[in-house]
Amino acid sequence: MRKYYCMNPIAQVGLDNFSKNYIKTDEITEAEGILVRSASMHDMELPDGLLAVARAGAGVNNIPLEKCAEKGIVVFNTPGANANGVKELVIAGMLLASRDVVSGINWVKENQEDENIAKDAEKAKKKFAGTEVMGKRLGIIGLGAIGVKVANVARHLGMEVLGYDPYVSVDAAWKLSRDVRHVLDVNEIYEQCDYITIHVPLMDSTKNMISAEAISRMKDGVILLNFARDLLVDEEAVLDGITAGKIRRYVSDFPNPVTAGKPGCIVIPHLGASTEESEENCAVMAVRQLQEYLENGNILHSVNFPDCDMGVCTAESRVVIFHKNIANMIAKFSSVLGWNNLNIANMMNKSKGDVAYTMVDLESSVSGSIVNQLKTIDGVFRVRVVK
Ligand SMILES: NC(=O)C1=CN([C@@H]2O[C@H](COP(=O)(O)OP(=O)(O)OC[C@H]3O[C@@H](n4cnc5c(N)ncnc54)[C@H](O)[C@@H]3O)[C@@H](O)[C@H]2O)C=CC1
Ligand SMILES: O=C(O)C(=O)COP(=O)(O)O
Repeated sequence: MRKYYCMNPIAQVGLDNFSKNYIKTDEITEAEGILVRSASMHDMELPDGLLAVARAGAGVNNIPLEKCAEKGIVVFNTPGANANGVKELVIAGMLLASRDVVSGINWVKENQEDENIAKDAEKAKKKFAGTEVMGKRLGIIGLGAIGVKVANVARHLGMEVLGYDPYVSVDAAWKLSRDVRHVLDVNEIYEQCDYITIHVPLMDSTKNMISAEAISRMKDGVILLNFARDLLVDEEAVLDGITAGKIRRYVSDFPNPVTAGKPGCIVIPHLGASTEESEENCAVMAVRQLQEYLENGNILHSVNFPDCDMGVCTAESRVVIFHKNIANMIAKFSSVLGWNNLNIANMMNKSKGDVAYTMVDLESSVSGSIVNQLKTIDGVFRVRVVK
């Protein structure tokens, strides 16, 4: 029986994809697989028997990716599975920032005992008047699963759309409306747009990318939307920008003491992916990827190892090796197997950055001693007998 542990509640529809050989455990040290959403794994000890972590969602800044790679723990995410949920909330955020719906609703609540509320509302409403999005210019930073969807909807709302993404994938480019202007310098977005929305992952290279300097370049009265991660934005500089009238509104999906309850900030409690559909899509994808890896050693949508798929093993055994992406590793593996008289039926090697993954199907079974010989090769992180 294989055991998995859930660090956050995971949609049952997804968990139902596990075959009857799987059981949920409350004891993390027993788990071969972990399912997680936003819970932080940075300070936890990774159990020795842990083989994989599946993030039911997109952002993996809550997971120690390098530490996992060095231990041969595969980390998956579920690209695009919650993108529609986020897109819809970004559009809602854009409208909430344009029309003062939030203050208007609060006014109604505050005046609920007023018998003349209908008449008084007609007088009060001028305080809550807003602007329309049609004809305005929207800048999108990050044209991935979410950015592309936001861009395409914004075009349908009659907005002019500028997109910036130096690493845009071919797949994303295919999906992007041809009316979106692809800019090569992010400053064009800062300097020309009425609305700016950011959809990049949080990494060392993107932390604080919306800096005080970036804000200083923006148009007066800009509306800034952040449904990606709070640390991407210098939020103290945002508050200064709001006070100075530079920023009209800051919409964020990430409450923290800097922005919660502050004038000009519309802060949502991280609801971007909290829809039935997104939660189910992510859970189904995460469980399928995890199960495929645990059973066959095949990797799809990993963020710390290369994708690698040899299908179902029809040979006698399958061994997978996690190792550094350095010269001569395959030669060393085949020498060990050759000395031990093991014939390779099929093999595959893929690399990603500094790490690599080798799958080997063999015509006879592998002993513990052979596994140990493979493990002692310099540069090997982990050896796993899948079959
Ligand atoms: N609020 C919420 O509930 C959710 C938030 N997110 C956040 O949104 C982020 C984006 O999600 P997806 O679109 O699904 O990811 P994605 O991986 O499909 O797209 C990210 C895009 O950012 C681009 N990028 C990376 N560095 C960049 C840079 N320096 N400048 C411009 N573009 C850059 C990449 O090339 C890629 O196209 C996630 O990493 C996560 O942090 C994602 C899902 C839900
Ligand atoms: O997928 C992401 O990156 C998200 O931010 C969604 O987070 P959640 O799964 O709702 O905790």
